[in-house]
Amino acid sequence: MKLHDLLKSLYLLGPFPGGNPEISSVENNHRKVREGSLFICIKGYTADGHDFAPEAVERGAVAIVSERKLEVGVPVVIVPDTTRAKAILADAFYGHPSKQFHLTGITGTNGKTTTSHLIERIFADAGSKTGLIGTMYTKIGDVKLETKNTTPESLVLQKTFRKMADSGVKHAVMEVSSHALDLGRVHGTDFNVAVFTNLTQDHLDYHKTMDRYKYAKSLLFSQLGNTYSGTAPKFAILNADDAATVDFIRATAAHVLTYGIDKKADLRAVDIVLSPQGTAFTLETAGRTFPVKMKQVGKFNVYNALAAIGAAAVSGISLEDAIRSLERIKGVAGRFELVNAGQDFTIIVDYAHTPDSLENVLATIREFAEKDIYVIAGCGGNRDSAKRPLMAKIACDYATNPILTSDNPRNEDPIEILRDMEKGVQGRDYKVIPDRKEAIEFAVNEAKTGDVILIAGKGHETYQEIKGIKYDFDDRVIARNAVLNKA
Ligand SMILES: CC(=O)N[C@H]1[C@@H](OP(=O)(O)OP(=O)(O)OC[C@H]2O[C@@H](n3ccc(=O)[nH]c3=O)[C@H](O)[C@@H]2O)O[C@H](CO)[C@@H](O)[C@@H]1O[C@H](C)C(=O)N[C@@H](C)C(=O)N[C@H](CCC(=O)O)C(=O)O
Ligand SMILES: Nc1ncnc2c1ncn2[C@@H]1O[C@H](COP(=O)(O)OP(=O)(O)OP(=O)(O)O)[C@@H](O)[C@H]1O
Ligand SMILES: N[C@H](CCC[C@H](N)C(=O)O)C(=O)O
Ligand SMILES: [Mg+2]
Repeated sequence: MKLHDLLKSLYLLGPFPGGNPEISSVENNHRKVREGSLFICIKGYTADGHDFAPEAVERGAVAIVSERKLEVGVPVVIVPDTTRAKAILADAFYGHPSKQFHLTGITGTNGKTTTSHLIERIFADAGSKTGLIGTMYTKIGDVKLETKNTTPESLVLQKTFRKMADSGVKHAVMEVSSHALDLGRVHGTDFNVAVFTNLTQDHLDYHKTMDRYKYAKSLLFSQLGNTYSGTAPKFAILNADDAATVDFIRATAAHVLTYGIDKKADLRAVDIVLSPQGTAFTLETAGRTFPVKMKQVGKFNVYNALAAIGAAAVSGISLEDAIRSLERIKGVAGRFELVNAGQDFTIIVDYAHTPDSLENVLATIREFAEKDIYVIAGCGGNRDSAKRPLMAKIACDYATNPILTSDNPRNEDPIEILRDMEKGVQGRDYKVIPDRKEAIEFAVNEAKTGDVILIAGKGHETYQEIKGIKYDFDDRVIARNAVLNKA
């Protein structure tokens, strides 16, 4: 593609810079630049891409997009915001791929990964080739690719969309994090359906206030488009029981479908019966009722199921088919995942790493537990420190045997993180075991017949990140080995 053709997508007011080279790739990391690349300079949190423009040209960049004047011997396009320009150029360079399939985006503090997997399964069962982008991986059909972020930055995202379109994906589902919305990673992406799960405290290190966090989430709905814009109608699927939904309804011009349990909603679950083996409820919608019996455990999973049914229903899948698919799903890795190595107590590994998710999971366990509840909980380093005392308090409020430990300390001192947690549990009865493996082994060795151990926070993760290094670490493997080694 010629530079000038690509630049048309930016609707620049001034003249194009001299020279109209062929653009072979668009890059924002100078190390990926090759002959014919367009290099976009991004001022990030830790580095300034403008500093790498000369090296990018040495490596073969034939044009630069910049926020300021640069003398580097190739055409330089100046724009007010290179991050925004990058998303628009990425969409144009890869041929507007998100318009070539049906795309559902999911935002919310908790439940994005779970709900995206439910929706993907419903579409796959309906016979479509599917794509999925999220915390655990990117998936195109059955092929899994590694991901760095829950929502990739715009160049990676649009390139992934291109691969999906080229491989015949008909329905794609992706998690849209609040960071991604705030950093414009999904500008230029054409969503058909946008789903909201819930809003509770997390990521205040980044957003600073809950209002700004909510505003970031609202962007998915305000940017969705009109009731009929682009290639198809647009739908917002919103949780009626969450206070933020009122704001999101006002923010969106798309069709709105609500779901919920406590408040009136277009899709409502009533007569919920929880059990350790699964959950049954009746779906009420438009004067009709449907029985649902799923294997997922806990009231919070009823919300995820309703959101998935809503997303499927507005995308042409019958309620009966959506429910049938949901009922077949066994579970999502690392979400309320049972570890069974022949022990006579229950071990659950769960990705609860926010106050709300930890409370939901522990409340669910409390519903059924007849004996002691051990919880092993930690908090990640370089992340919202305000959630630390809250999570420790929840651990102590719900478990008989709370054990505070490390999650991914990243670049923080694990002991300092634990001190922050302990501020929430002064005078309470708990144990601190900073080494996560030792904490798991301790609980397994102590547990008696009928007890429950919840290992919270890392779910599917197969590493522990300490000072920039990722060490092999899998809660499920460690728990299993601890059981096998138990005297
Ligand atoms: C705060 C944040 O989101 N930061 C993202 C941002 O990094 P940054 O601003 O620090 O980038 P930088 O390192 O300063 O580099 C600036 C520019 O210089 C370029 N550069 C830099 C160095 C060099 O040698 N050459 C070069 O060209 C870089 O390619 C970049 O274009 O841009 C990077 C690349 O696009 C992202 O990977 C990075 O995410 C980091 C890894 C991150 O941890 N983000 C988390 C907070 C996040 O986004 N989390 C959410 C979800 C959480 C949830 O699920 O709840 C997510 O979506 O994953
Ligand atoms: N609808 C829900 N409401 C509250 N908590 C939930 C809900 N669904 C799942 N959870 C809890 O939150 C944890 C994380 O779930 P999930 O991975 O689906 O969320 P996520 O939004 O993708 O998280 P992340 O932002 O880290 O990617 C689960 O392990 C469970 O404990
Ligand atoms: N997407 C979340 C995941 C947190 C998982 C937890 N294990 C931690 O490391 O804090 C984040 O990056 O904040
Ligand atoms: Mg996720």
